[in-house]
Order: sequence, then C-alpha cells, then structure tokens
Amino acid sequence: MPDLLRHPTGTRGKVHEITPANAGWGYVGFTLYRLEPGDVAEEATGETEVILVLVEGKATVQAAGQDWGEMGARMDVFEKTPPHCLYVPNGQSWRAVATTPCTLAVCKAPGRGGHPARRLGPEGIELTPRGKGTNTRHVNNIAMEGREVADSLLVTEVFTPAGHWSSYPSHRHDEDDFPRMTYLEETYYHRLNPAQGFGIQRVYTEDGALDQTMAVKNHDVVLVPKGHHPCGAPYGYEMYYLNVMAGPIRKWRFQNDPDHDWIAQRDA
Ligand SMILES: O=C(O)C[C@@H](O)[C@H](O)C(=O)CO
Repeated sequence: MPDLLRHPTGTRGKVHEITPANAGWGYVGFTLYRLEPGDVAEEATGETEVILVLVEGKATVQAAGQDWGEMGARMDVFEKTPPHCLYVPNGQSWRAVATTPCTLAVCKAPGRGGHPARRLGPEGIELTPRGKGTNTRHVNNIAMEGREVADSLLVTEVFTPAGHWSSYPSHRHDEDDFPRMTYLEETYYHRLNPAQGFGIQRVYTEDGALDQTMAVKNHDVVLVPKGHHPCGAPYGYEMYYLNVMAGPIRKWRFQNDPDHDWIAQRDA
C-alpha cells in the first residue's frame, strides 16, 4: 500500500503531483501549484480531463485555444466564497500566469472528449450546509453528480468548522456495484485555519486490513484508495479540503460503515 499521507515538497511551484502511477491506482490525479505573481504553470492534458480550481488568488488563464482572462477572486480559501474553476478536456493544453499569490489545484481523471472547455464557477456553486450538530459542515459542489460537465471527474470542496467532523458518519465507495455502490478513488487536499493547526483523517476498511489514522497539516494530501475516510477538526482549527474522485462510472454511490450508520439514520 503506497503512503496515504503526502506532504508538499516545497512552498513554491509544483508542490504536489499525485498520479495513478505513484498512488498505485487507476483514475485520479492531483497536482498543486503555489505561485507568486508572474510565476507560470502549464501542462498538456493528454489523456486526462482536468478541472483547474483557483483555490486562492488570481491568475490569467489560457486553455483549449481560448483566453479565459483573469480568474480567481477568493484571496484566502477560508473566505468560503465559491471558487473560480475551469474545465479543460483531454487532448488540450492550459497555461496560468499568477497575478497575485495563487494556489492552483489541478484535478485530473481520464477524459473521453465528451465535454467542452468551460467555466464551472463561481456561478452555479453555492455553499451548502450538510449534517447536524457538530457534524455540520459546508460544501461547495464544483462538479458533482447532477452537474454533467465532465467525463469522469467529481470535484467538491468542504469546510469543516473547528470542533466538527466531516465525511462522517464513515462511508466508503470502493466496489464497482452500481447502483448499490460505485468504485471511486479519492484525494483530499487539506488546509487548516489558523495554518499551524492539524486535523485528523482515518482511512480504514471494515475488516481492519487497512486502518491508518493521520494527523494532517496545512497543504497535506491524503489518498483514499478504499475504505472509510472520516475527518475531524480540533477545537480552534477550521478545516478545508478539496476532494477529487473518479472511477469507471461518474456516479457517487456510497455505503456507511454499519457500526456508525445509526447516526445517519437518527439525523435523517
Ligand atoms: O460529506 C462530507 O463531509 C464530504 C464527503 O462526502 C466527501 O466529499 C467524500 O468523502 C466523498 O466520498
């Protein structure tokens, strides 16, 4: 099993590059750039489709033969406003030039040329509460099922208030058995507010063969190849994460851990 907790390799430039090869799986890729004004990030999409997420800061973007102008408005991710995002199909290229300090996420999965390049936010993305009590969190759905804007990518942002849980009650989506469940690999790109904080993420299977509980810090990425994957934010520290999911079909069907499903039943 590859290391599930990936720390950033630096503080400027390309600081994460998760690929199917280094994650030991088949679908999801995730690259993160931290740019200063004037810094350039550019890639060819190849066989993958990508969603560029301006996590914070601004950049001018050219992609798929078009000039998309200056993108980005949220200068700090914890402003929680809807992000500016751009879908770029496979077989294209993109280039971003930072105009302010900028955190640019590149969410990747196999593309089949079924969708044109287009902006995905901020229009059409609305911060939505989910859960009850200290399980309340706030979700910006960027490209989830129901928004038919990609061939295989599912992308969402989640803000977990300090002292709350999210991706909870524990759930898994690791069997290709639609409509009961879908097989979806998943990455979590984590941020903490204040930045020196930590969060907790557990990745575990019901048989115990996989059971890792990780302290996640600002800018860490966690891989979820299978199993349940709840998160907790300690008192005093708000947590953000950006999820990328993909698998053989673009549907999100999960099952709760039977031990903890009573919480979902009670809160329904
Ligand atoms: O509900 C949440 O808190 C977020 C999760 O649904 C997260 O997007 C995920 O685990 C998807 O499977």
